[in-house]
Amino acid sequence: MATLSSSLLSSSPLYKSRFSPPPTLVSRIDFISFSPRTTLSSSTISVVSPAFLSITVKQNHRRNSLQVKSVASPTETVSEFDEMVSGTRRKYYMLGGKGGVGKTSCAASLAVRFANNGHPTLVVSTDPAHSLSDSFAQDLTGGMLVPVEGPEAPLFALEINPEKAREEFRSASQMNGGTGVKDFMDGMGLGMLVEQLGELKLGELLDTPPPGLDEAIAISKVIQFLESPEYNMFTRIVFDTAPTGHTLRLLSLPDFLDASIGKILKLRQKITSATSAIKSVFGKEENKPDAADKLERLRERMVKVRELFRDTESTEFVIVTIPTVMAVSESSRLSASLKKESVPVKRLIVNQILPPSSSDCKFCSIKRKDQMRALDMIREDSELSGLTLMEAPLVDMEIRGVPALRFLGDIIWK
Ligand SMILES: Nc1ncnc2c1ncn2[C@@H]1O[C@H](COP(=O)(O)OP(=O)(O)OP(=O)(O)O)[C@@H](O)[C@H]1O
Repeated sequence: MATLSSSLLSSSPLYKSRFSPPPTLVSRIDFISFSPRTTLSSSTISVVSPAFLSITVKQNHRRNSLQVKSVASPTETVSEFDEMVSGTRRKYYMLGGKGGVGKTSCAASLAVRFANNGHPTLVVSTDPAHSLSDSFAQDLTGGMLVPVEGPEAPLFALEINPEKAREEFRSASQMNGGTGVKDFMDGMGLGMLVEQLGELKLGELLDTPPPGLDEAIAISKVIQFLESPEYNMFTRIVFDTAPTGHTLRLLSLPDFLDASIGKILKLRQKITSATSAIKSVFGKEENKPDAADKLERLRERMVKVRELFRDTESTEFVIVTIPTVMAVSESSRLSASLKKESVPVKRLIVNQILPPSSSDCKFCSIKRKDQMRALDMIREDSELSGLTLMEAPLVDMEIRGVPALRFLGDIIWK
């Protein structure tokens, strides 16, 4: 077991050259285990970023390299996992960002980290292209709670099929569409009300759903699940969310759906009180009152989803990005939109940072320079610079299965 001191770190020539004057903020580097015991005086240190160091240790004439995460400048590597893990009140973490940046890996690694810190945890995917099963290397499909093997406290996964959820919603809104009802109401001189219902275009909306609608319905379905007693145990809920554009639209949808469904229900009330004959259409036919009840419940859940997205006490949206100009620009726009929607966002994960190459790999050094520029861009971006930066290296293995997720989680969630 060895501890690196900040003086050892700041004596690294690379560190000095990259940070001139060298930052004085490095206060601690976490413990590193060596087996068998190793003297660190024969080590070399290079700086990947202020948050990462690469250490090469000579041991019995063999060189071993490892990366360690350090606790450096306050805005970049302040250890905040303690805050995320503390308390048994239920908290929701929603991970979002551009496609392929590592949302699923980060979400799954956070879920494993929570579970290993004693929180009964649920990880949810509402993305049509579910990859939780791939990430955990376990079959988690089926749309129901599935236990994940491996972590210390209970960890369950739930993959919601968004299309199936939309079909359920469609059947709940059938009361809007039937021509039988329109003919009947026309006959009663109330066709105008039906036209007003038609104007809401809910049927059309469901035939060609805008991106994000499926996710909105799927999330409302999760909320429905969470209300049942078997879900009471979960103190941490991690959402592996849909990609950026979808997520953004989703955020404004609950308001829209609430307004639409609310209108339908109000119109229905008008119709039922207008004439007892029409009332019988809704009152005596078995399906109609059920449909209205379903709609009412859906509306209530949509309101809950909207509130949940904005609740700073219990919810946090974590942006995941990679160090490229395109991903950083998109993350900046995402952060601005989240702010506009009053969605709480505090942390930004920069994933897949290349470690420095000890070889003369030209491709690697050009790529790393590019990444460093993107990191600088984050520091200078008015939207992103205020967020806590959490950096994760590009590792040389595929992140699959609980042990790999644990490894990644221990690096990111400090
Ligand atoms: N830090 C990392 N080091 C190495 N590989 C990584 C890292 N992060 C993610 N990956 C790999 O990148 C691939 C994409 O990751 P992941 O599925 O988590 O991304 P995603 O953002 O959820 O993608 P999508 O938007 O398609 O759902 C996976 O093969 C994963 O193992």
